[in-house]
Amino acid sequence: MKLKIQDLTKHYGTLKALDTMTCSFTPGVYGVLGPNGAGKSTLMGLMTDSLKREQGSILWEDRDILEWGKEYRKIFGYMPQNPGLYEEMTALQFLRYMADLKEIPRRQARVQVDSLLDILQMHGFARSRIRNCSGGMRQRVLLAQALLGDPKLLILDEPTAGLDPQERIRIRNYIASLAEQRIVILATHVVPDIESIAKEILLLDEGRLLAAASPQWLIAQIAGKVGEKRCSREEREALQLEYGLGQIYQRKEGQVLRLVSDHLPPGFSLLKESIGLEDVYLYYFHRKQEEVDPSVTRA
Ligand SMILES: Nc1ncnc2c1ncn2[C@@H]1O[C@H](COP(=O)(O)OP(=O)(O)OP(=O)(O)O)[C@@H](O)[C@H]1O
Repeated sequence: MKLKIQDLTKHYGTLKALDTMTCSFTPGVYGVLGPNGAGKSTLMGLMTDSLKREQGSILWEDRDILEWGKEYRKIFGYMPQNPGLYEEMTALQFLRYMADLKEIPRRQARVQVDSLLDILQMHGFARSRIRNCSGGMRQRVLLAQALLGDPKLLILDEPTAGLDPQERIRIRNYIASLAEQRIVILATHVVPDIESIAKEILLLDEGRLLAAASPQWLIAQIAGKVGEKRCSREEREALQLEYGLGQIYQRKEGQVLRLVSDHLPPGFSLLKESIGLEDVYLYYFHRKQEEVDPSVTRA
C-alpha cells in the first residue's frame, strides 16, 4: 500500500497554496501539521481529486489517481473540513445515502453502518436530523461516512474539531487502531491529536513542506533549543516579544517561561527531558528567527 506525491503545486490566483510538495505514505498515521492557511486542506483536496490539480502527480500504487478514475473513489475515505451536510436528513439516512453513493451493496452497508454507530457511539442521535446535531455529533457522522466501504486510504481534515476532550481521546485512539492496515493522513493544527499516534509528521507552512519525519526525530533535533526560566511578568513579556511565542508553565518554584530558540537568552536552563511536539511546533511556526536551521528539516 503506497501513496506518492511528487512536485504537487496549487495556486489560487497568484497565491501559491502548495509549492512543489513531494512525499510518500505507507500504512500508519501521518499528521499534517501547520498553522491556519498552511495549505493542509488544499493538499487534502488534491489528494481526493476534489480540487483541480495544476502541476505534479499523485500516485496510488505507482499509478496516477487520475488514471484510477472512479475506482480510486473506492480506495479512499475523506472527512472534509466544514462540508455541506444534508441538514434535513437524519444521521442514519445520511450514512445510508453515502453508502449508496459509494455503491456498497445494501446488506453490507447495513452491517457497516450498524457497526459504525456502535464504534462511534452514535445510537443516541442516529435518528435525529443533522440540523439538530451538535458540532461533536456532526464530526462523528462525517468520520463514519469516511469509513464506509472500509477504505485503504483515510484522509481526515481536522477530525477532532468541535469534540470535547473525552470524545477527542476516544476518536484519536480509534483512528490509531484503524491505521494498522491503512494509510491515515490527518490534517490538524492541534498537536496532541497526533503526537502519540503519528508515525510521521509533515510540517507545512505557506504551502511548503518544512519537514517530514517521525515525532521522535523532530523532537531530537530541537534538543538544546528548549529552555525554561523563572521570570517576572515584565521580563516575560519582553522576552516573548523578542523570541516569539513562549509557553508559561506552573512549576514548584513558581511560573516559568519556556522558550524554543536556536539562541536562548542567558539564565535559561536547558531542558533535556519533557521536550515534545508542541515545542517542535513552536520552533517551526512561532520563532522570531528568519529561517529554520537547515539541519533540522529532513530525516
Ligand atoms: N478557494 C480558495 N480561493 C482562494 N484562496 C484560497 C482558497 N482556498 C484556500 N485559499 C488560500 O490558500 C491558502 C491555503 O489554504 P488552506 O485552506 O489549504 O490552508 P489550511 O492549512 O487548511 O488552513 P486551516 O487550518 O485554516 O484550514 C490560504 O492562504 C487560503 O487563504
